[in-house]
Amino acid sequence: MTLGIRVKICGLTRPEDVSAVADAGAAYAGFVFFPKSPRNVTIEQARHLAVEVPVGVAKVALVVNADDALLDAITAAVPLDILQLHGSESPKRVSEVRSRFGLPVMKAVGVADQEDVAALDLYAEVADQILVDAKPPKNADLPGGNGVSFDWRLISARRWSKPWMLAGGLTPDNVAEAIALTGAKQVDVSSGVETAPGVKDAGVIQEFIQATRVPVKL
Ligand SMILES: O=C(O)c1ccccc1N[C@@H]1O[C@H](COP(=O)(O)O)[C@@H](O)[C@H]1O
Repeated sequence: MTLGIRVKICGLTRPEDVSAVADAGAAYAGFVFFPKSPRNVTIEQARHLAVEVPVGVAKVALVVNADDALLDAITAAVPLDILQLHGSESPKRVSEVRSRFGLPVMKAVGVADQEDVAALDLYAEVADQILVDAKPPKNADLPGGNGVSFDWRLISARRWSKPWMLAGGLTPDNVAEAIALTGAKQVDVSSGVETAPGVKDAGVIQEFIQATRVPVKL
């Protein structure tokens, strides 16, 4: 018997990425709406990709400090299940987005030290899920998707009142250890399943999901 870890593969840009994610058994497929990212998709591209995502795989739109106009445009055109807020959105903004767009909101919080862990409690009160990611390196262009991890021991004894997901520098080689140390039941990966920034690899996606299938001793 194995633990049923739910996996999100983020930053899909091509139809073959959607097929790879579905074939490998991921629970979430993520699309990035952030022009600075090598994984950025236009609303039109995302719409074409999202309609190919099979029922049972949740479609996630990742945005960074998006205003209502951008969220209006995305949600009007793309069939979505979750909005992922990956910027410096305040708890108040998270609540506003939830009520205005009627979709569950996952708020990403960057962690580097104990103080950041405290911020997770605030967001757990207002978001539907929290995404515990590594804080981006200084001078990074992106607030996420940098392939860096944080010290997982910082959250090893922590639990929140809402579902949560672990992210940041996960790969097929380290994801089992990350799950064992943190107790995560959901994990999110982007650069760790790529051959180059923005280019997903179907084989590595398979390996990643296989590596999350941690055997349970009965
Ligand atoms: O992937 C991106 O390009 C990205 C851009 C802006 C904000 C977040 C982004 N990615 C998210 O970052 C984490 C960790 O990614 P990685 O596995 O370390 O590459 C994950 O949630 C991505 O969805």
